[in-house]
Amino acid sequence: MSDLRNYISQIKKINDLKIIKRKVSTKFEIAGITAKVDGSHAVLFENIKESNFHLVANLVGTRKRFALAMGGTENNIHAKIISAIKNAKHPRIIPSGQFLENKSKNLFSMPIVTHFEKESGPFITSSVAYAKNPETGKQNSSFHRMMPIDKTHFTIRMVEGRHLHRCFIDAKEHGEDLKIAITVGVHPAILIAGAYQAEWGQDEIDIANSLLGGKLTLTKLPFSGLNVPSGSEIVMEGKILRDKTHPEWMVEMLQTYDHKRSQPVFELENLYFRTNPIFHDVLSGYSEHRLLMGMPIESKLNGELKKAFPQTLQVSMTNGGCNWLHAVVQIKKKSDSDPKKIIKKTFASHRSLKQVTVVDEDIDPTNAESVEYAMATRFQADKDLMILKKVRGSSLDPSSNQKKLQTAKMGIDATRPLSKRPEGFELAKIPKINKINLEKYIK
Ligand SMILES: C/C(=C\C(=O)O)CCOP(=O)(O)O
Repeated sequence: MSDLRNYISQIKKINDLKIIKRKVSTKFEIAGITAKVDGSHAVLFENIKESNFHLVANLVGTRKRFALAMGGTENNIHAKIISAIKNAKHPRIIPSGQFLENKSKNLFSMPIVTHFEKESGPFITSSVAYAKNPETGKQNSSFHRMMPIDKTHFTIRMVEGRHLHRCFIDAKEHGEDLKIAITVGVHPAILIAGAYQAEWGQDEIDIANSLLGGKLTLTKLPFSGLNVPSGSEIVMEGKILRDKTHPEWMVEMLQTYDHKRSQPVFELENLYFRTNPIFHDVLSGYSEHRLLMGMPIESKLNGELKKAFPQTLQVSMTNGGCNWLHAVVQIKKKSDSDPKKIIKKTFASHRSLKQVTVVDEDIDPTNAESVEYAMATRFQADKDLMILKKVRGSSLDPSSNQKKLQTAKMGIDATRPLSKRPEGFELAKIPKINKINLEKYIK
């Protein structure tokens, strides 16, 4: 129940998967087809020109399939993630991972996709990396894109200060390479947990196990000693070299090109895969990527804000803000000082945020027009605007100082001032309008 094949069977049953038998190329063609089905069904490519592997894309590209991956519905996504974080439980370890069925030393046996015209090369975009936290001895799991350099080397992009990067810096300071494992083609619950930024020392795989009802099992790898999901389609193990970097740049969640970065190099020791393996590709900046990265953080924001400020009704990471940079917080305001405190807390809970808008309970935080209406009618820039300068922001935003990771942030209090007459903000209603049937009046 806890591997990619189980999930593929589930979405097949509800007619949410299309199988493509026509021969396709990893060079732009798979990316083009995935972009065209964005927002609708998943696709399974069974005939790939450059590889014998099958490839699935747009796997959890809708809220419906995202929720299904956690055994939930579109309405309880936040609750499911928050509960899984609270009830995280370590998976059982078993000796026999199915991925041990086949072995290779050539990473080009995988159908690694070239997505966009100006990227530095093809990228694996669904790769989850596992490493040992040097302080707690527990494992960490997190998403990292990887670009092949040759048969046994990849670049691996690590955001500075994030947990895998901290593990790598620690190894480097001790004059060592960092042993890691990487999986591609796992149950999407593992991806959802891998995208969540848990506390330092908490293993995201325990959250995945909770999302999977305690049914996840792990298998220990011979070279790294790390434990990875037993049902993974593809597993790589090796080390991130302490003294080697290589240039790379790719399209990010914002659908723009990242700048050229020198990133560390991963050296492959073993590549394992199941018989008839299924590779998973995530198209950067499109729905699946935005849902996978944005939803766990949106859930975290909902959990933390509602706990600290019970007047919070809902937090939405907006589509226009790439589901990463902008949030709207809907509250039932008790005091005029609430919004500014809430803005500060929201920024503190997700440091990549650049804009936070607070609105009243009659404004839909997921609807950009409704939020703009609140700004037009309830906001005065000289007192309701909060500007933070030169603070840590997202590495993704091209308008910021990406070298120093510094940005300006804006908090907007678009709530009704309690001191003003309430009728001034009330949406006017026409009595008995629902009883009027236009057909009786206009023939
Ligand atoms: C969401 C990120 C990358 C991507 O999937 O494109 C990582 C960005 O992290 P920041 O902390 O906002 O730099």
